[in-house]
Amino acid sequence: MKIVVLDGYTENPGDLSWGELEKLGELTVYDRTSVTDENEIISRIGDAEVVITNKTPITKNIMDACPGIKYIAMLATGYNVVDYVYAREKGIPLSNVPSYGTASVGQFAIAMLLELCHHVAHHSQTVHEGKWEHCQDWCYWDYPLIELDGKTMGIIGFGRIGQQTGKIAKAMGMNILAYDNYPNESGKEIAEYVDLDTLYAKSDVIALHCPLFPETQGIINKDAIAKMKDGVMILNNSRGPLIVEQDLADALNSGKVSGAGLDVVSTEPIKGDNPLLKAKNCIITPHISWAPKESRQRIMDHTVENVKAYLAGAPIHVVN
Ligand SMILES: NC(=O)c1ccc[n+]([C@@H]2O[C@H](COP(=O)([O-])OP(=O)(O)OC[C@H]3O[C@@H](n4cnc5c(N)ncnc54)[C@H](O)[C@@H]3O)[C@@H](O)[C@H]2O)c1
Ligand SMILES: O=C(O)[C@H](O)CO
Repeated sequence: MKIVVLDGYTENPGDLSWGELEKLGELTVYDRTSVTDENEIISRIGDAEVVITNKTPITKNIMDACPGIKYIAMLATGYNVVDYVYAREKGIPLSNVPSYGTASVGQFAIAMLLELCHHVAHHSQTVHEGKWEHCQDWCYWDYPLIELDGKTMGIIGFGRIGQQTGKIAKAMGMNILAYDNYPNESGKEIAEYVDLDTLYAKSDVIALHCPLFPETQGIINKDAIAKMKDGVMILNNSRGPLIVEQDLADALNSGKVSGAGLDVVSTEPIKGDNPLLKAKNCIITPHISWAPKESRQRIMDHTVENVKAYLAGAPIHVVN
């Protein structure tokens, strides 16, 4: 039984082992595969039964061209790169890895928020460049510094990661509002569930933690931004296409949005002409919330469990 990993490098750049997966079949691991050249993806999958991907897309065409595919496993929580509806129609189960990164991704959302509030990296860099040494005063700051205690965070998508972010923000004294189409009891202990318009109107910080679905694509656009408080801060370490980037760039440049922390953008790697690259007070990191070794080890372990469960005839963590 052939297993192919299409884009293994970011999961395992050399500090983990594919050994347990190797025990389950004839394993081929590609470090990276083109995300645009379907012929390359098709030829690499060949007649493999199990396809494992992180960000390499698996489209309808690819599934039709590779009839050997019987199971797809994500090296990720988000599964928007796979045509999961078509996979279901073809009887191909798709599993993701839930929970592996709840702690890291929540922590990263807060790291971006704290950077917006204090600009720690900027202040350290300017000190190293000599600005403090030559300062007339005993201290200086180059941006307004922001205290979070008593402010309100609105979280869109209040699942595992959203609730983790909410817990940390609450521990810093923030009031938490949440919007989710499936409110649950653990969420109610952290946040008040509200409708989207209320969340937009009342939040000082808005964090995106919902999956990328057709209905969430572009959820943050100029109309949504117009409903937000002046000076709101926006965090996104879920998926780039949740935001209409030109609309956010315009709002950052006008000051309507006072800052953004983004770990994801619409096209990754980022394109040089992405308007957010030149927008005011916009922190952008290269999709690394998930990447601490602890989290990637959990992806490896849970992927092995996912493939074992498929081989035993009872796939787990199926999302389609
Ligand atoms: N940047 C990274 O490195 C990184 C890492 C892991 C996950 N992610 C992203 O984070 C997302 C969330 O992960 P999670 O573990 O919290 O998933 P989860 O399934 O536990 O939570 C997602 C929540 O979003 C809600 N939701 C679905 N559709 C919605 C809608 N239309 N409006 C509002 N809420 C909606 C769901 O009901 C659920 O509660 C993933 O889908 C992925 O895109 C990013
Ligand atoms: O969805 C995820 O788990 C992250 O984007 C890493 O792939």
